Amino acid sequence: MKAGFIGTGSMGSILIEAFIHSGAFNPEQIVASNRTMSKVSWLAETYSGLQAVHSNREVVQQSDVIFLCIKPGEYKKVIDEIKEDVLPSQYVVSITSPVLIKHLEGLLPAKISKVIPSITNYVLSGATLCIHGNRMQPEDKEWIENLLAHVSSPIRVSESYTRISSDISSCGPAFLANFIQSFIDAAVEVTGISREEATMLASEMTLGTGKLLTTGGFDPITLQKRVRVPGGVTAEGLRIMERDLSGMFERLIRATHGKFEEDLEKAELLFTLKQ
Ligand SMILES: NC(=O)C1=CN([C@@H]2O[C@H](COP(=O)(O)OP(=O)(O)OC[C@H]3O[C@@H](n4cnc5c(N)ncnc54)[C@H](O)[C@@H]3O)[C@@H](O)[C@H]2O)C=CC1
Ligand SMILES: O=C(O)[C@@H]1CCC=N1
Repeated sequence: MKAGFIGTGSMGSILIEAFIHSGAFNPEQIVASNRTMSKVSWLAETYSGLQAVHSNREVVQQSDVIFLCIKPGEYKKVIDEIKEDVLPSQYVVSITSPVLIKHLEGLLPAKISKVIPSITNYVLSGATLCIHGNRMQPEDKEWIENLLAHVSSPIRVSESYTRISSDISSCGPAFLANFIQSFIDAAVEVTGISREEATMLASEMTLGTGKLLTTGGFDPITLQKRVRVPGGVTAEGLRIMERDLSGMFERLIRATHGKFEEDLEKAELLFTLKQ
């Protein structure tokens, strides 16, 4: 089994490193390409046996499963470049939301899945959102999800809910980190606690909260209830949050979905444009 990666920017390299660290693949099983060679050669230098190649076609020719880790606007160009080499027996995994399964199935004969990863997969955690194409048989779905289970919790979602699922699972780490950063900045500013100590406390708190919400048997409402001691200080803080953050997530979701609609239209245009 050989895995190919086209695009080794932020997410492509995270997936490669996570697959290697989890033991899902040995470096010898990985072949990768990137438009800028230095972004893939460092992986070959770090993981002995990993093959960095100059052409996307070479990745396809050598692989059983091909991960397309490029940005939506780059898909059509890459698909046109590789389509003659793609075989019906191969798996092609796309990691971007606005390029639809129908776009990929229309141009490639392979078994197609859309799998939206998350930066959390770097520490073998978080979800991968799975949307399988029509050519994926039950055993194919099982195979790909077993592979993803090395680095994540694979979760099947409907393509129509890709954006909101990805907002939570894939953009969520950045949103949460932004919240934590604001909390730390305010702690330093208001009280003079050192940034290092506040950051350490906030990070441990985030890890513990994540555990409570996953394996700890808590949901967000019961968790708040248990911490909000009647007449205590948490209630004071929650009161401020409920007042000042009111409507913020609705606005956030409308903003990501607005951008997504634009990206969908651009992808549709790229994939329906006659050559
Ligand atoms: N960064 C994240 O947390 C997540 C990203 N994604 C998706 O992953 C995709 C990639 O995102 P990032 O890795 O963050 O972007 P990035 O910009 O870091 O990586 C894209 C890579 O593709 C390479 N590339 C561009 N054109 C190419 C071509 N013709 N042939 C070969 N390589 C080419 C670029 O040089 C770059 O290294 C996007 O579609 C994004 O929506 C999905 C979930 C999470
Ligand atoms: O910001 C982005 O477009 C990507 C999609 C999910 C996370 N990052």
